[in-house]
Amino acid sequence: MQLGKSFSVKLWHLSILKKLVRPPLTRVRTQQCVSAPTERPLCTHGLEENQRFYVTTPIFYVNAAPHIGHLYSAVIADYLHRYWLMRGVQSKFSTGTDEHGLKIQQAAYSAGKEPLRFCTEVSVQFKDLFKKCDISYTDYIRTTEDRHRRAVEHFWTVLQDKGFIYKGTYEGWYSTPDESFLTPSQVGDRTDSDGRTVKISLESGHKVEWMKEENYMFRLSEFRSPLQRWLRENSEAIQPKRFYHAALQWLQEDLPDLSVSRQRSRLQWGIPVPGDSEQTVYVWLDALVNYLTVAGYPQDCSCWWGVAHHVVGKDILKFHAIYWPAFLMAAELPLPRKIFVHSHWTVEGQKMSKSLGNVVDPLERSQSFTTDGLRYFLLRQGVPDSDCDYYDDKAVKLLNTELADSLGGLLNRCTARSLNPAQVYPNFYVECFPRELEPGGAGRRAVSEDYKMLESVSHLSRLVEHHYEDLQAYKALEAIAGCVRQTNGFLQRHAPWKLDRRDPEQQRWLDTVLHVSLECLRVYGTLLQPVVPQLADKLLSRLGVGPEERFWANLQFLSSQHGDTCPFEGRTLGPETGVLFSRLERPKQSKVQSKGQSQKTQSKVTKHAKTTEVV
Ligand SMILES: Nc1ncnc2c1ncn2[C@@H]1O[C@H](COP(=O)(O)OP(=O)(O)OP(=O)(O)O)[C@@H](O)[C@H]1O
Repeated sequence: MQLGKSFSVKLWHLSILKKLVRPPLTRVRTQQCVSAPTERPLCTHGLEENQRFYVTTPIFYVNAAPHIGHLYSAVIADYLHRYWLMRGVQSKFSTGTDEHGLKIQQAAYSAGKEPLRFCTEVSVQFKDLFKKCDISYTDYIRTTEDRHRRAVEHFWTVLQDKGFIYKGTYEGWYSTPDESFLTPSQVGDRTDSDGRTVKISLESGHKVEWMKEENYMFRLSEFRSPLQRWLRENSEAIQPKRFYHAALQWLQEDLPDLSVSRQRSRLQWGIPVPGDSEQTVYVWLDALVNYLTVAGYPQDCSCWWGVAHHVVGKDILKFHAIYWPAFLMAAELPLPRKIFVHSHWTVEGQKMSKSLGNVVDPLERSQSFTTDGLRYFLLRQGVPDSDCDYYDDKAVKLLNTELADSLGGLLNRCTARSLNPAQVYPNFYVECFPRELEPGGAGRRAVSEDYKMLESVSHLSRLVEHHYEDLQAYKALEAIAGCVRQTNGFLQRHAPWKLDRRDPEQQRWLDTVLHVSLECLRVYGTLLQPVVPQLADKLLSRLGVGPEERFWANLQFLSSQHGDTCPFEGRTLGPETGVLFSRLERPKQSKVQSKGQSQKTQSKVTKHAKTTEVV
């Protein structure tokens, strides 16, 4: 490498890094109406940056049908997208499929299909799953599309023109099944069936061989310090924190230049290197550029690109936290605002994976548990910091307790005709439940525990907002479930069904108890919309809350107690009286599929080399 080049990169970096790295998205309070999540978002350049949000899932490799882990990434991105729409922010949400590479090429041929047809069939399975599970993406990208090829070619040319790509000879360990070059520390010894010692990839277990190949290299080594500086100056750039520290740790080690092409004689199913038909663009460089393609690259993509947030599994952290920012720095493009990392769903302690075949079918589970049931379970039980073992029983227990009994039971009780024959949102009588718990207030029926409940509910939206934005949906849902329990306790404590409606004083207290309970339910329904959209819609419709009254800005709680007008008081409840969430039986077909039976996909494909050290 030329010394001058390296020096100029550092100078360039110092001067523009500040420009590229933007402060985190700040919260906005706006009352404006937003488009439905499924509508294509417009980009209004005039809007402030904090009024735009662009979230992506990884694009999924089409070597087999989707499993619960893929849906989990998609549900996380979906709830973030829906949440920001509720905040009045313009949001774009992309997902899709990664369709190039040797494994796809081989699988297609062994299935007797054209690679594109093979890819289309699997891509459609992902798309169908996402539609059925209410993943409200605004863009679905396939890396075999022309718009993507144009973006990759342009991106490559920019990197090459700026001197960051050079032709070199790679020599080292290579795993053909993984399509991956490995450093000596990623290689170990194993004894094969003939008693011979062979070299294997420590991560995948596949055999590796020493190989020498001429291909294109990216000057990754020049970006070690810029990457360190970026991370140090942006301690929130990768969340949760343990993954941020893992990325910094990787940067302590050597960062060799990266091979970014393969000889076309070995890999034809991919985008040819511009100007060199003998080489194919490395599948990871190809795949990562999808985020730019969706943003409009190579045309002006500044509207969305500056506000990008990636949701990724921890298996692909290195590609997103090291390679991708380095490519972007080299192309002088802004870096992602945030990389949200989540851990894995495991089966008996082992990562659920297409290659291992130990998968749980998300379509089947969405039918057994309902779409919202499955979404709720994934977000309530999935902890981004740590892996989580999947069991059907765990899902059934959780959903029966929290959605059927606790939330559904609460709605049922306080909208029952026996308690509320007029089927209206009853009035609130402040003398029964004054704002302050003053000793001896005449007519006051509320007790100190009721005030504690009100306090919890009035702080709930701030708490949920904080957890949703930090990718800690499980904490948000835990807080909501806790408040639902408190509200059930409130109802139980005052047993409105025992009050005598002929006595005006008791009727006023009954109305007040119901009003407070419905107000709580309205808050829970509104906050739950990003996670369980159908269930929340059912709940809010039953309460008579209109579509334009379901935004974050409509979360004022118990206005009547504060002397403000409550728009809901006296309003007729919605006519739909059905069960909110039916109790579940344990699904009959609840076994995790074994390798042989796992995929409806055309043929079995071994693990794709996109994985890296799992932190
Ligand atoms: N077990 C899992 N738990 C959570 N997310 C997962 C899981 N498996 C895959 N994902 C999500 O899918 C992304 C990568 O998907 P990929 O297509 O490589 O799936 P895979 O099952 O790991 O495939 P393979 O076994 O072929 O490597 C991950 O980064 C993550 O976002």
